[in-house]
Amino acid sequence: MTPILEVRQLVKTYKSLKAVNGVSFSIAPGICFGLLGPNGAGKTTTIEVIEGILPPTSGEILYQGRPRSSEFSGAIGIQFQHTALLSFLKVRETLETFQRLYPRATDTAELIEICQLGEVLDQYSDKLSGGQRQRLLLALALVNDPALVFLDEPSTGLDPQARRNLWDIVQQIRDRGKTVILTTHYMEEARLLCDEIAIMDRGRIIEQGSPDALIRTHCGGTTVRLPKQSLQCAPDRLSFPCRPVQGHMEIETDDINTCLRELMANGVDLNDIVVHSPDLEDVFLKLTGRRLRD
Ligand SMILES: Nc1ncnc2c1ncn2[C@@H]1O[C@H](COP(=O)(O)OP(=O)(O)OP(=O)(O)O)[C@@H](O)[C@H]1O
Repeated sequence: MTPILEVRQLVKTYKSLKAVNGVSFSIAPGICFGLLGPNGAGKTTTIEVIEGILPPTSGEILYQGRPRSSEFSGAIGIQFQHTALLSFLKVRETLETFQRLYPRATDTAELIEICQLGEVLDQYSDKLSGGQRQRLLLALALVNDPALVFLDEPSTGLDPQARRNLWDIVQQIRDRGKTVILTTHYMEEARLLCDEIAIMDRGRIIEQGSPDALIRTHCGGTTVRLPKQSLQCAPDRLSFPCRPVQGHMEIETDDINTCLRELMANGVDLNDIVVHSPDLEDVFLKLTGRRLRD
């Protein structure tokens, strides 16, 4: 199947800084693709070049197998990190104003339903909560019924409830057959929403794949941490390697059920243990030696 988007050896330089330094990836239609990386990794620059907002220094961008034409801007929807909304327009008027800009527009009722805007239609757009504002910006990104939707840090600044709400909406957009490209520095967001991610650091893609595959490839099994004194047998009597780490004992296992049964049989109170399943933060740490959010 032809990728909906293909990026080849993209470079974007600001004076001596290579903000994007030879980035290549391709995206199959209908998936949610994430660029995950810390602040300054080059995620926003990458998508702004793809969107056509910034010119590339070099590299190639293909949409449906061909260089982007003048129709590209009509086929995409963009939710910006910062968009100035017109404060004298209510939500409904804002939607209608944007709809009039396009020859083909998504039905208003559908936009309102997907983006859960029913209760704020008569509110002025500068009087919205952070979550409501993000949902309106998302609706504006969908107004032209785009095939490809760009979301730049869609949940930054939202409280946990509003973030979950937004994630539901992004999943719905993808379920309606649209291709979504999002940037994020939240690993939970990338794990939950993305079928595939490219991990960016310092202008480069350092790894790419499905979140689960990346975790499987780069991280061991689940880690169980227990206080030293809680084990009532010698650690080498266990069938799992159990080693001292920073004043605790640590076990890494692919078989958590057997491991926990064995610990209980050896007197360990499960209330005292901490179980950690590897996540994308661990992948980033393994690859770079740094945390995603330093
Ligand atoms: N207009 C500009 N002029 C000069 N440098 C820039 C410009 N825009 C971005 N940069 C630099 O390019 C690098 C990549 O920035 P970019 O915004 O793409 O990163 P990001 O991964 O999206 O980070 P964030 O999550 O903070 O938005 C950073 O070092 C940034 O300071």
